[in-house]
Amino acid sequence: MTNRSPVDGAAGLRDDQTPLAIETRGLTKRFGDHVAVDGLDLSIPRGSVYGFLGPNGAGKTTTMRMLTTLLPPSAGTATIAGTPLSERATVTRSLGYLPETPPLYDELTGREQLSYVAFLHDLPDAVATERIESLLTRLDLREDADRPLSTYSKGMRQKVGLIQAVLHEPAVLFLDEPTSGLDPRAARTVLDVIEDLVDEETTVFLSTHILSVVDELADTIGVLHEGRLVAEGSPGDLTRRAETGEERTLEQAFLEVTADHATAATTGDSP
Ligand SMILES: Nc1ncnc2c1ncn2[C@@H]1O[C@H](COP(=O)(O)OP(=O)(O)OP(=O)(O)O)[C@@H](O)[C@H]1O
Repeated sequence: MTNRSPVDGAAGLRDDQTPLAIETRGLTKRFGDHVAVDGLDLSIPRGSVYGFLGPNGAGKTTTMRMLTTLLPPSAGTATIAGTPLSERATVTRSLGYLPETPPLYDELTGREQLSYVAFLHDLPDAVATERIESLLTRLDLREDADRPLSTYSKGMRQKVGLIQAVLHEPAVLFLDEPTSGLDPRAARTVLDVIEDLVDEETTVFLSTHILSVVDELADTIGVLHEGRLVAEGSPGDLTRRAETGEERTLEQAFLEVTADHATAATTGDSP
């Protein structure tokens, strides 16, 4: 954790000129009449970890799919490492994405899948081999690397998905439930790999329902509810009650901010 705080900013810089890794203004996605993401404004400094929380259906995956260019926004703008989403070829070089279900070719072996992704990123062969072998070793997959992916467990697929998301050393890494399906030891290794990436100045945008993971890693937490950002701050900001200074757990804070807003939505009060 780098202990940076949330910021306001514009044009890829925050007010003190620190470059922003992710900036959105009024980012919105509608599916028919349903507004899945509603006017999202984010300013995330480079090299920080942003924990993106929210109840089921809040719009987290939709947000990540927009920010990784897989889904066109209905309205609003966003930049990744200073490049607008509309410049897709440049933006995709700057980002890596581990979705909840990693896209893998079942007929390939683990090593073949990773070599193919390295080829798509135009990595020189020697660099690709060095990175693939080092990450396979780090994630304890080397012995299984020549088996078809169809024979891999969920956790093993998750680890291959993480490797392929970071192979080209993206400036910004989007992770959707990165420890899903992993045993405690594998989850620990994945969190350690993420921490190492952050030490190397990778910005991580992390969505998970496992609050201890965000509590451990995130500099800033944003809570999305029904498509809107209803709370944002450091883990300390969220767990300290503004009125009394009294401490609460992150789980209590999450339940309170999402319940407040559920009540406000049904009574018509503004959040
Ligand atoms: N392709 C789609 N067509 C129609 N509605 C969609 C589509 N994708 C998502 N939605 C709707 O948008 C809302 C947000 O979904 P999203 O998957 O972004 O939520 P989430 O916060 O990632 O949820 P979870 O924590 O359950 O993964 C939901 O109401 C969902 O039904």
